[in-house]
Amino acid sequence: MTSTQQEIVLDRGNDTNVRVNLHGATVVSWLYLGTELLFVSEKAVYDNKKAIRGGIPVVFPNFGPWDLGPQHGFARTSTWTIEEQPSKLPNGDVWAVLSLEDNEQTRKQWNFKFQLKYLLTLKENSFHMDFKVINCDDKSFSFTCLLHTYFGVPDVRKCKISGLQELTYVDKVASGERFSEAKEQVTISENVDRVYEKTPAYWEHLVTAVNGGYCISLQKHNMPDTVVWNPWIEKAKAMTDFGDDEYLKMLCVEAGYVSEPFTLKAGEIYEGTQVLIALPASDSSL
Ligand SMILES: O=P(O)(O)OC[C@H]1O[C@H](O)[C@H](O)[C@@H](O)[C@@H]1O
Repeated sequence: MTSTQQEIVLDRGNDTNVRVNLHGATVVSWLYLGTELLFVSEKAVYDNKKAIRGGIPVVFPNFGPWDLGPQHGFARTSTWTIEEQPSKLPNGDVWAVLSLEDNEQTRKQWNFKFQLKYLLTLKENSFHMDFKVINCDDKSFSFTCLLHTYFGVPDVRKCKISGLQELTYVDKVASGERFSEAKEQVTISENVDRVYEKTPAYWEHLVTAVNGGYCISLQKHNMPDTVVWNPWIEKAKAMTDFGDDEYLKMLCVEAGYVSEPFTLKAGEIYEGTQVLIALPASDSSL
């Protein structure tokens, strides 16, 4: 690695690759057979200070506003280390590992010794994220975490999200009121900012009408909450790193551990996974 290396690329060939910016370990592209499946704003800022607006930023150790530091924590604005450069398995899958550990900056905000390990594996039609938190301290700590996935969509009004029915959600647009989801398929036609709580340990959401007509199966383990977010018109205009009309082109469905903090004892490891699978357009009616 040279000191200027800014990203890693997991390349399977066949116009299928994943690019990850070391700033925040932000996955900034998943190109599948030539179709970009993630959204990154045209106004995203790459100054190695601000979080990158789009892709899959890593939220840790705090989801949302934080008394001790910036909103969504420091992981998305820290420079991660390449633990294992991308390498290809005999079956063609490509994997890499990024890591982040406590340093002077992180300890000023959150005074714990920790290590994050982020194993990324690009398979033929799926992308696997395995997120580990290791408590290297001699005391317990608590955190929340989330993989803040922005899907790229041609028109968010046409997308449907399944796997939410009957879950309780905190509606951040309605001052944090709680509701039970009645719909089998959730659609977006206004500002939506909801934390759906406590899905089963292994769970799947289908997100239809993603770029290229693909339906994405989002499968997760040990990330029991799912955030659904679209800023819609007014909030889009208020964001300096987001185009006024880009709210139509993105949909965030975010797997994480956020409705309650996860407490990790000294020496223990938390592991959560998210797998995104690109299903052919013909499955989009699922
Ligand atoms: O603007 P950011 O700090 O990147 O946050 C973007 C969004 O992230 C999550 O989806 C939260 O639920 C939203 O409340 C927040 O607006």
